[in-house]
Amino acid sequence: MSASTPVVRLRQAGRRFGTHQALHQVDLTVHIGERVALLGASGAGKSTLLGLLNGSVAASEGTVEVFGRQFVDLSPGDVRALQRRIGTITQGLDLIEQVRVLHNINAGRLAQWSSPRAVASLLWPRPDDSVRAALRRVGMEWALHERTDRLSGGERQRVAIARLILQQPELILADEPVSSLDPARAAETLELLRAPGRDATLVVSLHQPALARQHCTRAVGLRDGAVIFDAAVDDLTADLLSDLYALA
Ligand SMILES: Nc1ncnc2c1ncn2[C@@H]1O[C@H](COP(=O)(O)OP(=O)(O)OP(=O)(O)O)[C@@H](O)[C@H]1O
Repeated sequence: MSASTPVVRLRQAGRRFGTHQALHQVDLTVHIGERVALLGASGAGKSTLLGLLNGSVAASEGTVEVFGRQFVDLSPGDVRALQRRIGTITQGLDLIEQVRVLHNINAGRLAQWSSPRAVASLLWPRPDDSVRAALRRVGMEWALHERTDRLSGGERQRVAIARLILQQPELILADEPVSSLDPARAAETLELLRAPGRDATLVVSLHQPALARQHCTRAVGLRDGAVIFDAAVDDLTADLLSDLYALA
């Protein structure tokens, strides 16, 4: 991959679930360091698009390239190698509830370790400096040995981001990471999503256009599975947004 290869390139990408076309004819190119907000009403296709980008959802039509590679062309080992470069925060956060925070944070780098080391870390987790640093970055160092299910929603969200910081992904995909947070926490969380590195590329689905304006460089509007605008956040107008959220 050369320096100018886009991080993401979708050409006429589509996804059908049965007879329902959840995404159709999506063209999207994202370059390194961009922060792209996906906007659109419920059911518009935002999660499906994020799924195409991390390989958890296969395209029914068109092509999906991430770091210049297409998931469909890769062996399972190469798919995992590609996915290690991608950090995903899902709506459910994917934390293991009944274990200590340390376990969940370590999960951010299991894929980088040999199998014996990964198993040892699950049985006898030991915090090292990078674990403490990741938790400190999100203001949660005190929670290292807390049980995950005793934390508040906002605290759990920060643990998920600390795990991402440890993974050091080049591409971060976040699916409505702030939908259940108050405005101050939402702004703080979006700031933290930049923590893994200023060069990291972010694609984040959001329900609040104001947050896209503050924290992203670009906004892509999805309606009924199609891209209806792709604009710099400064060019987001009331007209574009009212088309996006208008009831059919
Ligand atoms: N696994 C699936 N099986 C069947 N239909 C699906 C599946 N995943 C998504 N869909 C459908 O595809 C459409 C797009 O869903 P998607 O979850 O991508 O929307 P979204 O914009 O992320 O919505 P929300 O903002 O509510 O999370 C919806 O009509 C949804 O019901």
